[in-house]
Amino acid sequence: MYQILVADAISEEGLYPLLNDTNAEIIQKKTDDPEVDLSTIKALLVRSATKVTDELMAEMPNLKIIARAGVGVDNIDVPAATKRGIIVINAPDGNTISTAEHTFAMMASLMRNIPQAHSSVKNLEWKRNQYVGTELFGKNLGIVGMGRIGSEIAKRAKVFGMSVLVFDPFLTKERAAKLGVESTTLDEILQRSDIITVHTPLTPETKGIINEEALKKTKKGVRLLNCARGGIIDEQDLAKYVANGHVGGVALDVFETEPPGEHPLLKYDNVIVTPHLGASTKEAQLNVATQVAQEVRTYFEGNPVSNSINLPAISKDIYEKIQPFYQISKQIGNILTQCVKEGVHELSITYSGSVTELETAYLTKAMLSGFFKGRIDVNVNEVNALLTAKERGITVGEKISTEAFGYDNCISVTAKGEENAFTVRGTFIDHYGPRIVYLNGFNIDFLPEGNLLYIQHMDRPGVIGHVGQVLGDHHINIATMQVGRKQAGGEAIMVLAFDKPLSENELSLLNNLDEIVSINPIIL
Ligand SMILES: NC(=O)c1ccc[n+]([C@@H]2O[C@H](COP(=O)([O-])OP(=O)(O)OC[C@H]3O[C@@H](n4cnc5c(N)ncnc54)[C@H](O)[C@@H]3O)[C@@H](O)[C@H]2O)c1
Ligand SMILES: O=C(O)CC[C@@H](O)C(=O)O
Repeated sequence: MYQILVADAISEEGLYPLLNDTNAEIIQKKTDDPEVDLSTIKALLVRSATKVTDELMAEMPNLKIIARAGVGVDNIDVPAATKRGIIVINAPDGNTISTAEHTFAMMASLMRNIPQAHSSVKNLEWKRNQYVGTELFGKNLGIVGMGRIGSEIAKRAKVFGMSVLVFDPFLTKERAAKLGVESTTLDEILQRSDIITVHTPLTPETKGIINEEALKKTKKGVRLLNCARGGIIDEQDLAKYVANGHVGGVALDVFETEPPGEHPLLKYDNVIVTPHLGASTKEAQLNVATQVAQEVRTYFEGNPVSNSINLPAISKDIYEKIQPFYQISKQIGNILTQCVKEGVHELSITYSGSVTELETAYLTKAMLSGFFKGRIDVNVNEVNALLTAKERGITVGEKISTEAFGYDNCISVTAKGEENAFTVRGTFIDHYGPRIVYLNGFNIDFLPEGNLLYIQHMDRPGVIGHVGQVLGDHHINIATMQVGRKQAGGEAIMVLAFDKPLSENELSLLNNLDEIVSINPIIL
């Protein structure tokens, strides 16, 4: 018998797979309800209201699985759960359609002043001239983030006769062509769109992706929507641009702090809002509840789950043997995703040396989880890695080779984009640890950890001194520095490690040095 605590409002009908399980006892109460004995709970089901903190998990020593009936797991301390060996699962696609439809409803409402006109009529007014709207037909819609929800919005926008421009670093040309959208840069979207809607996860890269600098580039009168996560559009900067009349209208379903309370944007008539209702339909709630309920049941039946966010589905024994290679595979994937700025359509992995005796398929999945990290809202792990790559149109190839480049073992991964290919090779050396030994055509040797800076430069006397000078002037301590080159006087690279990431200003000063070809921070 296992006890399941359903702590948030989750569709009862969707819980059927668990209600139907004679081994399961369902308790529908808040986590702080004095009647709940947290110590005996084995599964916790939540939406976004319950904050699943490390402290809460500490009170639940028997907790095996946390299920989020929805996509975002921002209310769950996933690293803490992983550390405690608790599996976290979500329902990644059950509310896609509802959220896309809600975004579309917000867009239409915004263009036709529906909420404002509605309130006006309810106040016994009849101001037909005040609420003249704008058609969607023929307008340019810019979509930032072309995953599940972004793609559904694009389909609907095309039916409405809109031209769809999209920006998503993961989107390949083939997929864009299939969806009939124009894949372009963020700048183009800012400059050409009449309406911009964001559908990325909230990551360090996407936080404030639409900020003052971006707003400056938009058309006067542009409409902006955020039905993804608060903070993707910087709220303070947005308020400035609504106040000065540059932004013609805003629709928000999500806020940096929810509920937003007294918020500067709320006082404007052309800002329309909903209280995080994207997924609030009967259908979406039934879908997400059914998905997680089925997964929890599957887990307690001893079978692997398919939407696990944090844990590998292999035995502890194998896990221990494979662990060092697992880490380096993940780091290689993550280095690739931070270095390759274009859409990737192929990832080929070559294993050589002693690593070939292990379950390399598992390592391939670990590499993919590193590759997708920070890019998409679903944390990709070994369970869902291949499916995610397939969904994103990325071909994954794996082969075994005898060429280990002089190392006992070697994992080499090449990412192919539209224009370029980028290869990273790593190895694990006993008593020494993981090393990256090859980066984009250059032999090198560095520890893949912490705050790194990968610099491509010309091999000229003084270049290291110039870099050192800029960093020294800013009191930045270089923890380690490795250099690599192909031939004297030609192209070269250096990889530096710091105790903390460099600021935009420091990066730009380095980038402005004569000998520097490009700089690329890598945070692992
Ligand atoms: N309002 C709601 O109730 C509600 C409901 C469901 C999902 N959401 C949110 O909507 C968002 C999208 O969800 P989804 O299911 O489509 O996720 P998804 O993972 O399928 O898609 C996200 C897309 O964003 C892209 N992306 C990542 N970083 C980017 C960047 N820097 N620039 C441009 N694109 C980038 C990814 O490549 C991916 O294609 C998430 O933030 C999710 O939490 C909100
Ligand atoms: O209504 C909810 O549970 C929030 C849904 C949404 O933000 C998600 O991440 O799935």
